[in-house]
Amino acid sequence: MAKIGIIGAGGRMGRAIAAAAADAGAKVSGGIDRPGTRPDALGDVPLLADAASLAAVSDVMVDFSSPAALAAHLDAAIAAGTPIVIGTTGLEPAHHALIDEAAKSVAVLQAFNTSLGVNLLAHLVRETAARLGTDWDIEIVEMHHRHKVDAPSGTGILLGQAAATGREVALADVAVRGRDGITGARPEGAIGFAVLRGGSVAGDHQVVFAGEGERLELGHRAESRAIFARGAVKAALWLAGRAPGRYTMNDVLGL
Ligand SMILES: NC(=O)C1=CN([C@@H]2O[C@H](COP(=O)(O)OP(=O)(O)OC[C@H]3O[C@@H](n4cnc5c(N)ncnc54)[C@H](OP(=O)(O)O)[C@@H]3O)[C@@H](O)[C@H]2O)C=CC1
Ligand SMILES: O=C(O)C1=N[C@H](C(=O)O)C[C@H](O)C1
Repeated sequence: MAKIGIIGAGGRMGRAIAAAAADAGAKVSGGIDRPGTRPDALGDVPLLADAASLAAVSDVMVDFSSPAALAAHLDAAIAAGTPIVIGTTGLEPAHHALIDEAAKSVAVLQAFNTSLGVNLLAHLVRETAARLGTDWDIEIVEMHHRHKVDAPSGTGILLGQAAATGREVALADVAVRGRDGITGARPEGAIGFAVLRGGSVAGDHQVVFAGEGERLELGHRAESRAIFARGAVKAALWLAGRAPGRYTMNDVLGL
């Protein structure tokens, strides 16, 4: 079975992925965190010096760390020819451009959410948005634990993109990312985002289609981050040995 290298090994997701890999009988080649911040090992996972060292000993890497480090991680994947799963959120258009470029020479799977439920939900949201007119207002509500540093969540954006695709519009043209003060009435066709942070919530997402006199709500609740970790391991094992290209969880899950 493919050896998995974990970028962000000491983080909440890194540790969950090591546990999920063990449950799946997959081998973890090692991990990295921010350079200079960790001891030699985390349990059974040896910590290496940098992404290049990790890529050299791995058949595939999973990156759940920080957008700031993405470029270095992609460079290491390209140099070693080691496929990489990117689960990090908070990505800007420039990061997506880097991923597109890297995918010309190595297999890259980028997923804002690696769970089966959320990826199926995205299909349902796209289909619903396509069938309902713009007189149905779309609002996306998400809640996460108090430690989360980016907003809206990557999954919220994924669901917003699904809704925008269903309506055949660009999300950037219709997104309303937060409201405060005298905002004026809601523009028809807007896709709104509302963000809650607190406690230990693993990840709740709700897409509300609000019509005149009725509301349709589609949602997903992660009961623990184990679902993301299982999906990440599944994606890594699927990606190892693949030809260069940019892949998604839809490819892995056959959705
Ligand atoms: N796609 C999905 O399904 C999911 C995605 N996520 C995303 O994964 C990311 C991580 O989440 P989470 O584990 O909760 O966050 P944590 O803060 O717990 O972990 C982040 C890890 O990344 C490490 N890190 C930070 N900067 C670098 C760097 N420059 N090089 C290498 N490692 C680095 C941190 O190391 P140090 O401690 O030394 O700073 C830490 O180990 C977030 O973007 C989150 O939104 C989370 C859950 C599911
Ligand atoms: O930071 C998290 O925890 C999560 N981040 C991802 C996101 O931003 O969508 C996925 C999941 O919701 C948990």
